[in-house]
Amino acid sequence: MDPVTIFQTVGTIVSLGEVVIKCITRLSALKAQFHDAPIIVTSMIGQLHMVKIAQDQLSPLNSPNFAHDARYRQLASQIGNALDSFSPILLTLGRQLDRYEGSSVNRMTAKSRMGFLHGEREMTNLSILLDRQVNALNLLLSAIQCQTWTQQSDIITLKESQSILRLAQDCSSSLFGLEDVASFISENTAAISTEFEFDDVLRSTLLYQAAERSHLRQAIRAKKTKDIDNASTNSLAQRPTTTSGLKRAFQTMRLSKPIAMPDILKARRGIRVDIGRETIVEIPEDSVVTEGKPLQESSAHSNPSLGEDTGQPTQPLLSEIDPGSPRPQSGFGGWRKAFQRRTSNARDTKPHRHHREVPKVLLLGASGGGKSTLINALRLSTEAEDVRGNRSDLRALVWNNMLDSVREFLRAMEEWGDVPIMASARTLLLDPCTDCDRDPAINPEHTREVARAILSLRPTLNSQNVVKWGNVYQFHDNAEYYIENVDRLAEQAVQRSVPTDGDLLRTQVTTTGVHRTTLTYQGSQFCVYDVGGERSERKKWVHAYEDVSAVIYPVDTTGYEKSLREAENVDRMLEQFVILESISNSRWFAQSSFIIVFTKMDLLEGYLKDTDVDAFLRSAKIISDTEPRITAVDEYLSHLERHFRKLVRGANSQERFRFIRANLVDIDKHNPAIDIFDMLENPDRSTFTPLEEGEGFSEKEPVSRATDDGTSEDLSLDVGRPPVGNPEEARCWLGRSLII
Ligand SMILES: Nc1nc2c(ncn2[C@@H]2O[C@H](COP(=O)(O)OP(=O)(O)OP(=O)(O)O)[C@@H](O)[C@H]2O)c(=O)[nH]1
Ligand SMILES: [Mg+2]
Repeated sequence: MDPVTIFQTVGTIVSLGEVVIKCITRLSALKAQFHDAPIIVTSMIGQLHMVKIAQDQLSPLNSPNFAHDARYRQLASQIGNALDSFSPILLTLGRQLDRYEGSSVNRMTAKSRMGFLHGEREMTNLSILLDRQVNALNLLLSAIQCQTWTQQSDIITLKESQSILRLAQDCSSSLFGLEDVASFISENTAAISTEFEFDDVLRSTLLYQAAERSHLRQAIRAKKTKDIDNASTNSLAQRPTTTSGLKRAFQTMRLSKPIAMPDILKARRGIRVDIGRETIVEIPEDSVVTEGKPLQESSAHSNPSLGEDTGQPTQPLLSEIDPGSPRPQSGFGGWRKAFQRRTSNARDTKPHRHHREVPKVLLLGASGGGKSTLINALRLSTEAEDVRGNRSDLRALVWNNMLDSVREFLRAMEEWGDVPIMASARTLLLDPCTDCDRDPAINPEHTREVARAILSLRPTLNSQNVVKWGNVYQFHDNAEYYIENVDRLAEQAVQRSVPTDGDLLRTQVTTTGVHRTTLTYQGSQFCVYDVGGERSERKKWVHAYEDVSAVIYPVDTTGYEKSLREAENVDRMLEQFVILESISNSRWFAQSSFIIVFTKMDLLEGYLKDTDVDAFLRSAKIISDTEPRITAVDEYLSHLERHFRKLVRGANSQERFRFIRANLVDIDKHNPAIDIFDMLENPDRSTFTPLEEGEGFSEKEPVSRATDDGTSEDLSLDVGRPPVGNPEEARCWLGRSLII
């Protein structure tokens, strides 16, 4: 989660102070009124008191200055997501209490009031959800109160803390629409579907029901307009002469009649079919609503931050099912078939949207694959000087990335390598000065001292084969580069000068949410969406699935023998296989072309030497026992490509897949942008020649191609110019604040 969003999250939590106090007062009154009030009421009052204390302690942090604090930013990425559901849970509790006490039409029936108070499901569920959020809040507070960065990180990485965050995040899972298998890959959906009932609570709220009614009204209005248009254009041509024609005319007549709201609502509610976390409403046989306009499920199922306000694609719409086709069967299979029929019919008849509009390009993949780096490389390659942003604002980010990577090494060495670290260096590096981390130019002497400490440790760092601990520690891919350049980085930070393209492209910022960037290459525009690749982020992907022209799938070629950031026991490369298999065979992308980008080519050769790729390939059954030992880059990559191709099913699918090798961080030397834009511009060209080993590693040469009039056109991209621009642009530069 980016700093701005965590700032909003903390702001929301603090701003709910009154709601919390009101809830405490009302629950206490209930408890006093009914002596046999269940224990759950008492425990909820206790939880709310804890929330109040947390709010009081968080309120000083509700200041925009903190959004730029590096420690705060780290907390944001670790905890922010878990607190997403805090506000809807509290507001739901408040609304239910309103209804309990209400004197108007919204008042609960006597039976519901008894049910609400006496430990029925609703109270229990709210209490469970609140409990999870309170735990996450407490964790946030403990982390904020830590004296040092290391202590903060230790607290967060504890197993118990991780499970607290996971549970709190699961609360939000039910708020987000989940439809595609890719979103399910990694979630423990079984646990969610049995323990989690929040959708029902949400659906029973007034707000949701009002939104539902409003959608219905819109649907009916749109339906009427459509029927009137159809009637006027088709009245003569479609005059019924046969029995089936008469029947059709009769149906049209029924459909054009105004439909009474209660009936519609009844039909709308229909039968519920539970699919994991998603509840789909199946429309009954005799309902006439199926021909209506979209009845969006968005309020309950879609991510509020990605919802209708933004005009972005949301979940598939239930009611567009072809009226002529058999009705959906009960259960997911029936609905899915009907939906597939609808989409395939639509595809057959409609021209593909990307031929008419700006092509939509979606970056998908596991975390750390290089999605954001790729976008930034493309942006640097295409953007004009004046929109590049003032990158000097990002020098603290570069400095902190460098410090983080050294700290992770030191921690690993102390715990695993049994390597003594000089006490002075230890104090400087592992007990950091937060202010200096935030702005290294505040105290130039301290910054230079830190750089000297790192330099003094360099021989020790170099002598350790730390790569082999990559499945336990999350080493920065570019730590070596940073340590090699520590002197320059320190001076750069102290002088407040501009980081280079290479420094910026090597930074690591975990993406959360979905980010849209528009790129222009030689007059053609592309709308590129970047997503967070961590498991908890994948549920949001579905919001960007519609009308995708091309999927770019960066693959970290050094991903084997590395664990996922969010799951220590999962191999990153295996995860990359699973995700590609899922998305490449998804109906959403049946028409999209795929560009698989093998990233980190600059690191691969060294990585192959330090690790046993052959053992990995055999254990993953990518090569058989009888095949010769693999150690070379080319052999490894061709096996990798073959394996990725095997994961794609379906006739003619292979033609849609292109592979490219890229080093995304040295764009002055080997810029992948030309090839990628070329592939995007020519999605149907099946004869693309991917970069061969060595080809992408030559010095940058002017690239040209012959034009129709016999002259030659210079295609070399403009890279490496010094940046100018405003600070706002600078914050957006890494594409993390454009949450849609
Ligand atoms: N040396 C080198 N580093 C790379 C390359 N591609 C990506 N990286 C680094 O890999 C790290 C992770 O890259 P990101 O682009 O943040 O990965 P992501 O896929 O966006 O990850 P999430 O946002 O967590 O989904 C960054 O530190 C990048 O600098 C590459 O080709 N070479
Ligand atoms: Mg990213």
